[in-house]
Amino acid sequence: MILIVGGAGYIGSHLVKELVKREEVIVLDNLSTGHLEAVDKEALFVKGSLGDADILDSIFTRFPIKAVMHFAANSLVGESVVNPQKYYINNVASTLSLLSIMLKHNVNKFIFSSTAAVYGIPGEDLINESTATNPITPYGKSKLMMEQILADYSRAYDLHYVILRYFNAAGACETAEIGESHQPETHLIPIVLQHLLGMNERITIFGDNYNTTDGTCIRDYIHVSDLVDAHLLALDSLLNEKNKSATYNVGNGIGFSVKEVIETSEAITGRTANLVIEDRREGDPACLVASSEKIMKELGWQPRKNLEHILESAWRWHRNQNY
Ligand SMILES: NC(=O)c1ccc[n+]([C@@H]2O[C@H](COP(=O)([O-])OP(=O)(O)OC[C@H]3O[C@@H](n4cnc5c(N)ncnc54)[C@H](O)[C@@H]3O)[C@@H](O)[C@H]2O)c1
Ligand SMILES: O=c1ccn([C@@H]2O[C@H](COP(=O)(O)OP(=O)(O)O[C@H]3O[C@H](CO)[C@@H](O)[C@H](O)[C@H]3O)[C@@H](O)[C@H]2O)c(=O)[nH]1
Repeated sequence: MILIVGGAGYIGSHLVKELVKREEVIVLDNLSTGHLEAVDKEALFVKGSLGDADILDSIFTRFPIKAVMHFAANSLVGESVVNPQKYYINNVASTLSLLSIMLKHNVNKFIFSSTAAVYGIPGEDLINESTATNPITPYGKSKLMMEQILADYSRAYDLHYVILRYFNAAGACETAEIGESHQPETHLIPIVLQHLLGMNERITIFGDNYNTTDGTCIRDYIHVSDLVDAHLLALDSLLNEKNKSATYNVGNGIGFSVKEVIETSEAITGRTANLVIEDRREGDPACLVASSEKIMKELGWQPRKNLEHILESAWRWHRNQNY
């Protein structure tokens, strides 16, 4: 049985939907940002917090957990700057509590959701895993702290991990049953598509004076199902291979500016957006694009979806929502 912490959230629920086809799955989630209806019915669901040692202890006592995938976190770059306490408590302190219970129960395989935000403002155009980490926000720092703690734990204890540094997750599952749903929504792609469906009068572009091709920020958007594939391969490698701990970037390797995302969305939906340019958002680096060569080479991962696929799948899902 595999424990998925944060499995009711956007990326976690997509992973659970696939994983139930090959493993028994138990989800722990406090539903702070996730949705119970997004959790596949084949999975066992426990409502609770990853900082609650009693709940975790009872899960590890009652179920034969082989590995843990940890998606639960607070993950808004801007919010972390104004409320760092929330980020260090949930993303670091509560995660340490989860690791303690795992060690107590001799569960030693861990897959951790990290982020491109650990690189801060990178000095190079294409970021690989050796690019210096220098996070500029409490969110990015909280994730890097956990990465460093995992490295120390695995040196000292019998603990093996795969850290996946996702770039910008986007898109929805092919059947449009689940998708990205946050309240409030802060991510670019859902905001753009919701606007094109009639929500909110305009889209705000946070800064058009960056040192990029059109002045707006460039990001590497990766389809959520490609992220799911990366997790399944990481799990296989921990369960079946040599228990080698590793850290991988997971991105498409192609950057799109905010304006390009909006233009492509307009082309796909046949609708026109109202735009307004405002000041830069605090904590936003100009450009984040991944080299994912390492996970391709070591785990055989390959991204299958480009920006059009991402936007088409997200559009199918958003059109089914009652906005
Ligand atoms: N969305 C992205 O673009 C992106 C990019 C890089 C990294 N990540 C990381 O991936 C992970 C998943 O992101 P997401 O976009 O699916 O976020 P999400 O907010 O949709 O999902 C997080 C889930 O964790 C749950 N949760 C939060 N704190 C909890 C706690 N203390 N106890 C139990 N459950 C708790 C929430 O209820 C939610 O269901 C996060 O760790 C995030 O930092 C996301
Ligand atoms: O209304 C909006 C929303 C976003 N943006 C811009 O769009 C880009 C993407 O922003 P967003 O979708 O909020 O994602 P990021 O801030 O890049 O962060 C995401 O991607 C990171 C990895 O790169 C993860 O660590 C974070 O958890 C995840 O929120 C940024 O330049 C934003 O300034 C706008 O211009 N207007």
